[in-house]
Amino acid sequence: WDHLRMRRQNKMFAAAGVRGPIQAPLLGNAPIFMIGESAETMLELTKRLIDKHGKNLQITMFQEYGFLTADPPMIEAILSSQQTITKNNLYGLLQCWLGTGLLLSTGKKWFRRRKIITPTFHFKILEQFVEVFDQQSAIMAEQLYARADGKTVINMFPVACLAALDIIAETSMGVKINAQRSPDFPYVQSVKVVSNMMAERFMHPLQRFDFTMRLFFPLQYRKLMQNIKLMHDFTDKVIEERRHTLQQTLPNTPAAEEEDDVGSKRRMALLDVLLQATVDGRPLSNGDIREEVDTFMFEGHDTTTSAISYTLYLLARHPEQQARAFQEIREVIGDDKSRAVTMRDLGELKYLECVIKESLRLYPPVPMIGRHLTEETTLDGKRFPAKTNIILLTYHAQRDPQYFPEPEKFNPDRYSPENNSSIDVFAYAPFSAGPRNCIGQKFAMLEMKSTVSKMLRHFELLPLGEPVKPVMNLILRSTTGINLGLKPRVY
Ligand code: HEM
Repeated sequence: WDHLRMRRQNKMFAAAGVRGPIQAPLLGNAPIFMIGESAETMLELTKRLIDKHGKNLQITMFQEYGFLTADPPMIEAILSSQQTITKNNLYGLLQCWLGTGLLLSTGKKWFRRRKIITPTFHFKILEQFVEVFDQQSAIMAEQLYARADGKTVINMFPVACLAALDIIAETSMGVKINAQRSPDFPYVQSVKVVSNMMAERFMHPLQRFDFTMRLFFPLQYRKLMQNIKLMHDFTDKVIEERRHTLQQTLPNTPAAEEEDDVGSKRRMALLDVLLQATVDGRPLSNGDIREEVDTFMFEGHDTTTSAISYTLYLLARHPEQQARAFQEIREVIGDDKSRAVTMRDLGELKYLECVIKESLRLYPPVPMIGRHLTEETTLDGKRFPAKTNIILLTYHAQRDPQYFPEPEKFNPDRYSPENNSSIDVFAYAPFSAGPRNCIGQKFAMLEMKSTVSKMLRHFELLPLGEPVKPVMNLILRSTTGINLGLKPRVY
């Protein structure tokens, strides 16, 4: 039966003109990925496959169908459709931490949650977060002075990661976890341990399923579960406390206007918006809220860490663009290094925005996006079998010379007002696109502008250390670190 199904499905791919490497009986294309390849070579391997077989690729792993695409019209067909919102099976391994929060849910649940969560990222809410971005990036800069001697090689990834964790905890849960000042705080440790273990699970076939991981890596599995429990307990406690506080406050006072004990305005966290939300007249339960808060904690820190580190790295290696970005910052924010930035300042940093966009093109924190076809579906005029696992190779689409001339070149002017309209939104989709795009996109852009501008106000970025070797490890990291040097900026 399986054999017949495979034959029928193979025919469907052939009729659609989608080709791929020759399949071995039973194993399909699995040997290609297992022999001589590793997580580190995945981006190069997929590039070679595209060069050989085309931008639409059929890859079969054992009995599972895979369809990989780096073709913008096909990416558009997949991302624009409401029918293709179910995630690829690979995302399942995040479920033990994130439950079926927004990133992983599907069908009606996803639709309802997306509707409730969208207002959470309203302009008025984001505006209050600018202060958090500013304060936490100031701590990052302050701590880096000790290493800013113009000689020391600094791997920005772990540094930016702690700042990003502080930011996302304070904005999503309303708590200061002081990751930068006390990196040993148990919750911080657990987020780091679990994020790293998830990245490893993603790449290791025997760790991918709970039962195989429990069987072959029992100690690792136990460690993973213990750390997840610690994080869940922490989030539960915060939710209970915030619910209690919210119930105590005057019903007519908008939370954003409240004052705390010391008379300063109390900031509204993303969690507070969720606590006040109702679905069909009923509030969300603590369990419902926890999966969303955990999803923010995950989606909202590793991604921005990767983006901030790569942007600083690129600026360190492109002095001309660095000088231009700094000049703009000086014109908008002025010469007082201690002045806090405002939402308005960030809006005026137009060139910096182009720099960040270009960095997200070359080094997208989410280099691939996955989907799963639950039924036979026609996409861009081609018919695909049910149960196909789809991978959108956005990393490669964003380096396609047909869409981006001189694709390897760092050129922020691609996004200048004159050029911007010629960018194809499905060839360039670092935040995904369509109904299931990144809900935190504006939040992320403000955070990145805030941290990168803070770094440029304090330091000259120098091209020190080994060049990056991008690797897809849940998000885009680099096997060699994301290195640079720093020198205090005098002006
Ligand atoms: C540079 C930073 C970021 C990048 C590049 C990024 C990228 C993405 C991408 C590509 C997706 C689609 C994933 C998919 O379809 O499988 C996504 C979804 C999502 N992102 Fe982001 N993200 C960033 C920052 C953030 C932040 C800061 C938050 C929260 C505060 C966030 C929350 C989410 C959520 C909740 C989803 C799921 C949306 C849904 O399925 O409806 N992201 N992000």
